[in-house]
Amino acid sequence: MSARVLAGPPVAAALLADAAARASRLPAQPNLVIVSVGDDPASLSYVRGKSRKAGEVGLRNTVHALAETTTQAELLTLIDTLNRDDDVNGILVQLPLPAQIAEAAVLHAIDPRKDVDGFHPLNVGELWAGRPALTPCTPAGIMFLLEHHGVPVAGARAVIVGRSHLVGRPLAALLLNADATVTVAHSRTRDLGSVTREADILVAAAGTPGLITPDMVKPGATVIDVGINRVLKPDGKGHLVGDVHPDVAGVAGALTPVPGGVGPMTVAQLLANTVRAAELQHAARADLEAAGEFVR
Ligand SMILES: NC(=O)C1=CN([C@@H]2O[C@H](COP(=O)(O)OP(=O)(O)OC[C@H]3O[C@@H](n4cnc5c(N)ncnc54)[C@H](OP(=O)(O)O)[C@@H]3O)[C@@H](O)[C@H]2O)C=CC1
Ligand SMILES: Nc1nc(=O)c2c([nH]1)NC[C@@H]1CN(c3ccc(C(=O)N[C@@H](CCC(=O)O)C(=O)O)cc3)C=[N+]21
Repeated sequence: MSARVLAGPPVAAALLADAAARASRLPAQPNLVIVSVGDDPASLSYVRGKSRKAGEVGLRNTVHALAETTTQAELLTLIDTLNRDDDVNGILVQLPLPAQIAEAAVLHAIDPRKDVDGFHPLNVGELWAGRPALTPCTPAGIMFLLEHHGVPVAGARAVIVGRSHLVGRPLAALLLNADATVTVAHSRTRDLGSVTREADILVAAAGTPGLITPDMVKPGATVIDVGINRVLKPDGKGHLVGDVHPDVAGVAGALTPVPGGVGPMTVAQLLANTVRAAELQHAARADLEAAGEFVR
């Protein structure tokens, strides 16, 4: 028996169609600004992918590709300008940032209402309080994928391998909010296999190719492979592989491929978050105008 393949692109298309329809009901097309710093080819390629997809669904978008030597002060000045611009609905600063820039300072500076990554502490706090507003793209995309494929989450045992602010932690909050029993494992976890074997839903987000082997998976489990690792195969070409060993397909009940699994969901969710941010901003402005009339 081979695991059911949970393909990302068709589900991403459904999410994008909904986002595009909602965008068309707004007074102006939502506007996303993506900021990248430095010339890491992988980062620049993700940024181009996000921008291309935004264009495809009709969202306005701008990419600011800043030099590797950009200072923290320069980046904060740009963010301040974008925060003040009412025509900008979403701001994404691509991670990681070069060493001279403190990530936390930058993530704190983004207006939480424009924080389409959901990384601002206000949005992180709301997420853990069970009142999510703008939620991180990869975790939110994974939840949409599970729901779309009818994978039961409430009551399920979920194990996440990885505790980053980008993936592991926010996904733990979303799964908990959806009534799963959640365990978060990491590099200091003792006997990882004994933990992962408990999982009905196993999420691998470690960045280690082949980390999850068949003996670590409960037969029939749903396995979500978040890992994106570029490896050189014997044919001498670079390939994209996940954190899940290919043989896991013989044990799992369902499995997301890499590429073509979680990655496209991340991009679709970013654009859905941009539309959501624009909706919230327009609603807030309409409320203010209504209050203004009342005052006059
Ligand atoms: N598909 C997509 O859309 C996305 C994919 N990614 C990919 O997902 C992967 C994870 O990304 P990210 O969360 O940013 O990575 P980080 O490097 O920030 O975090 C990795 C986490 O995995 C843990 N870990 C690493 N190795 C092991 C191991 N051998 N056993 C157990 N735990 C381990 C680390 O533990 P510790 O905390 O103890 O160091 C850490 O918590 C990467 O491959 C990345 O490219 C990321 C974002 C989006
Ligand atoms: N502020 C910020 N927000 C992020 O969401 C963010 C980030 N920084 N830094 C880097 C990670 C990584 N990430 C991916 C997005 C899309 C694919 C994706 O589309 N992957 C395709 C393959 C793409 C390819 O072929 O290279 C797939 O899996 O099918 C992968 C990874 C978002 N991240």
